[in-house]
Amino acid sequence: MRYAVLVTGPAGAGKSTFCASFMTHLNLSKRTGHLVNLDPAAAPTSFEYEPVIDIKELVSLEDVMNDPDLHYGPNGGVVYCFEYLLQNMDWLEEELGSFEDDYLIIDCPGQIELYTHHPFLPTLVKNLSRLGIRTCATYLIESQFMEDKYKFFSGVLSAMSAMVNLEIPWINVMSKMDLVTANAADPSGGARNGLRGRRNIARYLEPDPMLLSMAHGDERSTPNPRFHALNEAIVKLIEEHPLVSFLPLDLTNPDSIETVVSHIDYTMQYGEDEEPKEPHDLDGGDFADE
Ligand SMILES: Nc1nc2c(ncn2[C@@H]2O[C@H](COP(=O)(O)OP(=O)(O)OP(=O)(O)O)[C@@H](O)[C@H]2O)c(=O)[nH]1
Ligand SMILES: [Mg+2]
Repeated sequence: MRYAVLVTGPAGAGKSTFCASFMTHLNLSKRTGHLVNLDPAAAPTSFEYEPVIDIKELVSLEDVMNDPDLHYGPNGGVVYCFEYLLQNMDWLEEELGSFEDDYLIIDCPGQIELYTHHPFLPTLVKNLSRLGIRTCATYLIESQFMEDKYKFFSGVLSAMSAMVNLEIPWINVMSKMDLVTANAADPSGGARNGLRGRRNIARYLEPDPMLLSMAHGDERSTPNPRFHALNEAIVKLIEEHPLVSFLPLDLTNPDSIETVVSHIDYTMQYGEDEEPKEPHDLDGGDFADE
C-alpha cells in the first residue's frame, strides 16, 4: 500500500516548511518519506529535501510566463501548469511507478483558487486512487489569521469549500503556532492574560461562530445591516456544519509535529494492511494441545 499526503493551503501558510519537518520526522522515526513538488513556482533553493518528483521537470511557471503565445501572469500561469499536469497524468504515473510502501508528501501551490474554483484536486486524487495510492489532505492556515476575525472566518470558509470538493480524509492545521506563544508570553500580559489567551485560542481551533457575531460592532463602528445578515448566515452555516477544526502546529516543539503526523497516520489507517508479525514461539507451544 502506498500513501500520499497532500499539503495544501493559501500562499505563505507554511506548506513547504511543514513538508520539510514532516520529512525530518519520518526520517527520525526510521520511516521513509519522499517529497513530491507540485508547485510549478517553487524556487529551487526553497527545498531542504530534494523532491523525488518535481512538476517543474514537466512544466515550470517560468517557461509558461516566458511563452510568447500564452501571455500568462503568475497566477494564471500556475493554473495553466496544473491543467497541463492533469493532461499529462501518464508522466506523474511513470514518476510514481518506482515508489512502494512509502509516504509521499506532496507540496502543493498556494493559489487558493486551485482548491476552491477548479476541479484540480479532485481529479488528482482520483488519479492517485486509481494508482492504488491512499491519499489524505492537510489544509494549513497560519496562526496570524486568528488576529483578524474576518480573515479567520474567510480562512474557515475556504477550508470548508476545498474540503467539500474532496472525498478523502482531511486535516486542518493551524501553522506557525510559535508566533502565538510568543505573544501569549508577553510579560506585560501576566498569568491571567495567558490563560485567557489559551481559552481564546481554543475558540479558534474549534471555530466558535460567536466570535464572528462578537466581531460585529467592535472594530467596525457603523453596523451595516446587510453585512450583519451575512455574518449571521455564516455563523449559522458553521454551527450547522461543524466540519472544520484545526490541529495546532508549533514547529519549535517536536511533540507538535508528532501529534499532527499521528493524526495523518490514523486518518489514512497507515500500517493496517501490513502483514501481521509472526509470534515467536507459537509452534511447539503447550496450548496447541489444550
Ligand atoms: N515563525 C514561523 N514561521 C514559519 C513557520 N513555517 C513557515 N514559516 C515562514 O513562513 C514563510 C512561508 O513559509 P513556506 O513554508 O514557504 O510557506 P508556503 O505555504 O510553502 O508558501 P507558498 O509555497 O509560497 O504558498 C517563510 O518565511 C517561513 O520561514 C513556522 O512554523 N513558524
Ligand atoms: Mg511552498
